[in-house]
Amino acid sequence: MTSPTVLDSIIEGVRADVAAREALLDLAAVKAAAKAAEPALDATAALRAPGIAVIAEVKRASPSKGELAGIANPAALASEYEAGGARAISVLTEERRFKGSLADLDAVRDRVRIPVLRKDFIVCPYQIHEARAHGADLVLLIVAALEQPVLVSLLDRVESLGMTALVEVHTEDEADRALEAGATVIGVNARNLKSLDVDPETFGRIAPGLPSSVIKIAESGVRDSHDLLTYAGQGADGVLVGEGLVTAGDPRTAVADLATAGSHPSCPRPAR
Ligand SMILES: O=P(O)(O)OC[C@@H](O)[C@@H](O)c1c[nH]c2ccccc12
Repeated sequence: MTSPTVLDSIIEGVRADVAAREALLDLAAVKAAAKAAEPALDATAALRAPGIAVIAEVKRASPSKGELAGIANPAALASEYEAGGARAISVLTEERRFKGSLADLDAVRDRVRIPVLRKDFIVCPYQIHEARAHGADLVLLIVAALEQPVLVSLLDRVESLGMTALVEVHTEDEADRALEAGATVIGVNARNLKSLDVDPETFGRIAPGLPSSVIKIAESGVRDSHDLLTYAGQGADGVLVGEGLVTAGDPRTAVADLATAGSHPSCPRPAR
């Protein structure tokens, strides 16, 4: 047996937390809550709008960096992101390593009008109904965390609830699996979740092999408009930014700087 990776240990905690929540509110109840929620927003349309989409993340901590920002008021932060021109807000809901929660998702959902992504380690249908019940429009599915048949069925579940799946890959093999599963929005994560190493070349290696119809998001390690323009040149439709924004003194301006660079006439745009 190989030794457990960071990803394995995160998922072990996530499974325990899901079981605890499910003991309080069963699958039937969470499905009913999802049905009663306002319909999901069309995240695909938001991501396809002209210019490079900035997905701004509410992120307090990470396994690689530890504490990043206190974020006492996630709704206020999300509102700053929205005012700065973010196309969507990503909310970490994993509790143990990222210090997020479903309460953060609720708070953000109540405040902003743009699509909201539930960023977590999704391993079962319960979490998808839960995401919808808490107002998510997008759900992250991490290929490295899922066997192929599970990925396929979770992706179907996300779409059947009217949401969009952001399917995260880190290698060409994972990208093939994402496409085979029917992903229409693919995030290429520069950070390997098994080792936590960041390789900024990852997007440039994988994105050119993806069909032009797929929406391509570059994830992790984006610090400034220079990084955004590099990814745009490699075919990105959008970037997902956490640390660079939560540690910025003025998050609204930090998002605006990225969004402005991404909509400038000189910014490379994806061929479709
Ligand atoms: O803080 P950064 O380097 O800007 O990264 C944001 C985002 O890409 C990162 O939080 C992330 C990407 N995929 C994930 C999966 C789970 C948890 C977190 C992530």
